[in-house]
Amino acid sequence: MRLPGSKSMTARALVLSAISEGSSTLRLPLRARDTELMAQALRSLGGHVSTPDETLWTVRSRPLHGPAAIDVGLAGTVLRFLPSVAALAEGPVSFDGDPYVRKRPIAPLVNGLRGLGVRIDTAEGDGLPMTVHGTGTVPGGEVTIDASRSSQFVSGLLLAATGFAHGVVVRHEGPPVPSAPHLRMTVQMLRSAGAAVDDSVPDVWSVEPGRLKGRGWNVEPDLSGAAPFLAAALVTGGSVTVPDWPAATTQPGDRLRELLTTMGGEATLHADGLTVRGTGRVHGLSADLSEIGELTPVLAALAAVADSPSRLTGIAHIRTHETDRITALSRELGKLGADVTELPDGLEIRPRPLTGAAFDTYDDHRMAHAAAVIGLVVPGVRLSDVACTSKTLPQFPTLWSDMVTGGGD
Ligand SMILES: O=C(O)C1=C[C@@H](OP(=O)(O)O)[C@@H](O)[C@H](O)C1
Ligand SMILES: C=C(OP(=O)(O)O)C(=O)O
Repeated sequence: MRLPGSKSMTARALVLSAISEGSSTLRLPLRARDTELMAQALRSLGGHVSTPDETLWTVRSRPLHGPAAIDVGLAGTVLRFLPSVAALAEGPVSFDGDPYVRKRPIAPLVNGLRGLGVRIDTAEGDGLPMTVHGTGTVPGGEVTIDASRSSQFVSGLLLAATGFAHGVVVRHEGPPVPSAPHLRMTVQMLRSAGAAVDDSVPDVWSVEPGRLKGRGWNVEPDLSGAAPFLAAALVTGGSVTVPDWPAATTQPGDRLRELLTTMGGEATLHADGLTVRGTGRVHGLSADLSEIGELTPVLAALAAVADSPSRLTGIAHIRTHETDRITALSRELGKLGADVTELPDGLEIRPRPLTGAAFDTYDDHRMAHAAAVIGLVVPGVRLSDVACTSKTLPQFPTLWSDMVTGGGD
């Protein structure tokens, strides 16, 4: 299964390119709803983002300015990465999106930006819709936030911080910040663009003011998007290869190699990519998923068809992803017959014989992935909607049926 580029890397490369001097290119980017919204938002701020080519996008340096109205859709990356870019633009920039995105938290980011000298008007409770009143300059400096509900608050303060007069020092105070690999990705990509970043002290990140230079970004395949395909090998006892799996990466999906092995598969990283083979057995999993929350739906699907119970913890924050994923998984796996207990920060899943039923996806691409995995071994699983997969992988329905029928490349 050849997969398109990483959502998280494409989003960061677009933002960094838009605030860099000169030209940048993105090789093998992800074309999906979230990244199209990011590109469109940067264009509405006056950025030059050219995306007609499927394999090479170009971004040219342009002064960013308002007024602009940004549609964030349901994308956490657009919602949390662009307010600080808007603060560097001159003029008012309004943000809104899908009805559900108004429920996704942004208060720590908004208050962090206010502490750095940015004027922001928000709806009651510091949510969307909001307007960032950019003046073209952001004083920057030190700020303390609670990023326990999303790592994207920290990434959103760091990505544009080379443009702040004093750069930024972000301190986190509160329960642990989730999604550590995504924070390493932010730091690594900022450094690749030429930023001086210090992340040597736990829960403190600093970015020096400076200029970024345009560059060529090679976007890796989306390893989180690979999860349902690799999980398919486990449940069917078959074998799936994802080409161009990176030898070293900041993507959280790389943890699938170890997790799918624990769950009974065999994972081999070789010159042609990653091959996962099913052995005919799927075992339960007890794991803290706080660093890799976005993999939960597919791992929970595997857990529901495993031969032993699972306990997935450390993921209270995924209650504010595309939907409350803990409640949604508990409810939908329960409808198929699994014995699921919802924990404040996770799920206990005790497998039982499953039977087909309607499975609500709650507009969540990864809920659709979870249902598709179970549908390979439980007849009659009916997804309420598969179009929601366009958020990160519009080709999902085609790739999935190609895989099932043995078509594709
Ligand atoms: O920075 C990123 O690209 C992401 C960070 C994570 O967010 P949270 O820390 O909110 O889970 C992850 O779940 C999301 O899919 C993408
Ligand atoms: C949590 C996710 O997305 P977002 O970037 O919208 O937070 C996800 O893709 O699983």
